[in-house]
Amino acid sequence: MDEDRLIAPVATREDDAVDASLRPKRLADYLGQQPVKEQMQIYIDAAKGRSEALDHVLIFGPPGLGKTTLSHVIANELGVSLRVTSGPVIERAGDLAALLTNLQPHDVLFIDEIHRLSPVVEEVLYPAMEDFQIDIMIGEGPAARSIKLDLPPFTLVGATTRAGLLTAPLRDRFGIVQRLEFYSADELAHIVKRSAQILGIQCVDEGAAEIARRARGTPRIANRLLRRVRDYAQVRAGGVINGEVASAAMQMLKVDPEGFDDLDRRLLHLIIENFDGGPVGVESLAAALSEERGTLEDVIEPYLIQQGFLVRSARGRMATHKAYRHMGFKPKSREASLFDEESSS
Ligand SMILES: Nc1ncnc2c1ncn2[C@@H]1O[C@H](COP(=O)(O)OP(=O)(O)OP(=O)(O)O)[C@@H](O)[C@H]1O
Ligand SMILES: [Mg+2]
Repeated sequence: MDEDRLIAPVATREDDAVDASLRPKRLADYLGQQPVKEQMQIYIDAAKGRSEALDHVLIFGPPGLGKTTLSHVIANELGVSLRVTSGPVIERAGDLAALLTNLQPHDVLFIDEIHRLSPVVEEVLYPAMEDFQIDIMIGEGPAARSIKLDLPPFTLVGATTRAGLLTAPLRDRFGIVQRLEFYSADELAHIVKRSAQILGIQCVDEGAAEIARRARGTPRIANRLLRRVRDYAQVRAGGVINGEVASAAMQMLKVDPEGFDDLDRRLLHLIIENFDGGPVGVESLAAALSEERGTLEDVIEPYLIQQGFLVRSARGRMATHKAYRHMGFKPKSREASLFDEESSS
């Protein structure tokens, strides 16, 4: 996928560098996601009140919505240490055993991209999660024997972009499952203002609102747009971000009023022009766009679907009325309008 895509929800190296300073550390600073926050506050308080480890937590949602951030917040609120790793990094069962046996009681182990654990490693995780025990092999050949090790009670926090990617046995072992939703423009405006304050950027309400509106419901994109708009404001507008400056900057950056970039527009254009509005299979779309199917499904589609530009049916993807209008086409088929939220209600 294009590394330079300004509104890609996937983290760039520059994002990672500033993430540390912008990442909220407490639940109170974790803006939006109200239902998730409310529930987590209760679970955390209850676990602390009983002096127990928090139940295992699975967090899922599209890239950049705050899964990693939430795992840090959970550990901070619990007042315990956080160990961070990820599915593809844990190659052997022994790697996981080493991580687990080094935890202190009630610590949080965060496994990012948990759907990418190898089956062998996953097997080790089951008894660890359920009974705080692992079986490890000592020695080799005929002398090899398996011994049981007790683990300190700990909390596993797993993150994945789609819950459907997890095996059923793994999913079942999480007592708490949280799904992150796209943020509203209001929530994102708050996040932009908070980030501007931390980074020492002058950004008035209208400027924050303008950035928020085009950030695809995603805090990571909001923060990235803020940095690019700041550059523009610094060189062209004396450093202050107001609505006009933000709007002009984003026009220069080719981020349209819906927050779509070239790739989103190419996708919608393709479905409308080349596939007659759909339905068209995801494989055909991926091939035509030279993108990976996973990128299309995890990164590009979710926001277009949530905003009602695209529908996912058993027969494939279809462009809605809203998509036709946004792309400057006249809505064509009656079928597309069946799926159009605005005209069906
Ligand atoms: N609720 C929030 N309030 C304020 N800022 C947030 C919130 N959620 C995320 N952010 C900001 O967005 C950035 C990206 O979030 P994060 O890295 O947690 O996303 P993610 O879901 O883990 O993404 P990925 O799937 O790519 O790992 C964070 O560095 C943080 O600054
Ligand atoms: Mg993450």
